Amino acid sequence: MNYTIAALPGDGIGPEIMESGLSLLETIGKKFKHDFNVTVYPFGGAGIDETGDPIPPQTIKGCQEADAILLAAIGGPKWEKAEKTPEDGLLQLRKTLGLFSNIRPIAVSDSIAHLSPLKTERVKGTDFVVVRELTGGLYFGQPKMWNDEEATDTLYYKKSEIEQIVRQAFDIAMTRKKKLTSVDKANVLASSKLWRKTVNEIATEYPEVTVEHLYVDAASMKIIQHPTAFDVIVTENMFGDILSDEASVITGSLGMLPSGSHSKKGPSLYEPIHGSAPDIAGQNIANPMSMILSVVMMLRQSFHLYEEADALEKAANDAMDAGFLTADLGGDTKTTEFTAAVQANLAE
Ligand SMILES: NC(=O)c1ccc[n+]([C@@H]2O[C@H](COP(=O)([O-])OP(=O)(O)OC[C@H]3O[C@@H](n4cnc5c(N)ncnc54)[C@H](O)[C@@H]3O)[C@@H](O)[C@H]2O)c1
Ligand SMILES: CC(C)[C@H](C(=O)O)[C@@H](O)C(=O)O
Ligand SMILES: [Mg+2]
Repeated sequence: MNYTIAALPGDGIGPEIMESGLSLLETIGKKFKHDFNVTVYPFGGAGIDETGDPIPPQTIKGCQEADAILLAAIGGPKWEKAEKTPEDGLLQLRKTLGLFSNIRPIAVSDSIAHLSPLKTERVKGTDFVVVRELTGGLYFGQPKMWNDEEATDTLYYKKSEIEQIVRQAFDIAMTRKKKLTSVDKANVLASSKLWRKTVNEIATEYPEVTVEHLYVDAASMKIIQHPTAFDVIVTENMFGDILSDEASVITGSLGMLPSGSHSKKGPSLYEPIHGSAPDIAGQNIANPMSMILSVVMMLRQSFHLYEEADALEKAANDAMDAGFLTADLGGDTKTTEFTAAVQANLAE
């Protein structure tokens, strides 16, 4: 089969981990006889440097026409003061493609449980997904700097926006352990009161799913205290951003976590949940697992290539089990050495 992929390496460690993901995708293509036609587009700070725009028109067009999109990471101090920043470009891409649903899986297999800074017995068996609303809330409000002393952001949700992400979360729960935790701040925020009411209404359509509501402050504690208690967490845009970075620590490192973003129709986008890590960029020490697992998610969810996804995931996990660990996990394996170890496993 033939698949068209738009690749956006972006900034900082982005190109380093994208190189890892794409070289492994090529190997999977050769091994299983698929044509993965990858086109690289300028995006983020790299887009600004190349064209003056973090999201040039050819990048949007390439993404819209692709079967799937792979993004590594964008941003960095160099572009912080740009009129349109890399982050503005990322939000525009999500909005333009209608990527309202961002799925961030957090899983700890027995063999990596000891890498977590939390106690092994506490994290063993952790397996949940954060379903993050991605095209609404504070990120897409009406920001305004009134003067040097005052600024406003607005948090707006339409019921239909809440319904579509909550339904998606219930559907995912139905394929898993049938437990849904909705996270909000309904003791304070009007948008959260609407969120909670909407979750309760939709819950009547899914009688098999157990629903719990947690306030975001308590949820952030419970995720660390008892991570195995969760199955599917659904939450609004900014809470999902924060809770998923927090949850990544359970796995040992932010550099482990992939994500998939989906729209009603059109290509899905797969990207690590972390950023461009300017503090370690250019040193060949970034953990490429987040990107490799993003490729695994793409193979599975967009292309339904299950055998291929399983093969790549196993090759990567086996490399970790064999002791190839990057610096974030306490090892000294370089990014390219880790990739080579995964390649070697695929060659067996
Ligand atoms: N989706 C994205 O592209 C995205 C996501 C988050 C942040 N950002 C941007 O990235 C830039 C840096 O932000 P930040 O420093 O707050 O967050 P970050 O996620 O880039 O880094 C946070 C910490 O995690 C480490 N880290 C992240 N990924 C790693 C990996 N794969 N391997 C090893 N260590 C890793 C970094 O070294 C750093 O210490 C900012 O411009 C921010 O806006 C982009
Ligand atoms: C870079 C930033 C705009 C982005 C977000 O907040 O969504 C990032 O933190 C993420 O999690 O993808
Ligand atoms: Mg984030």
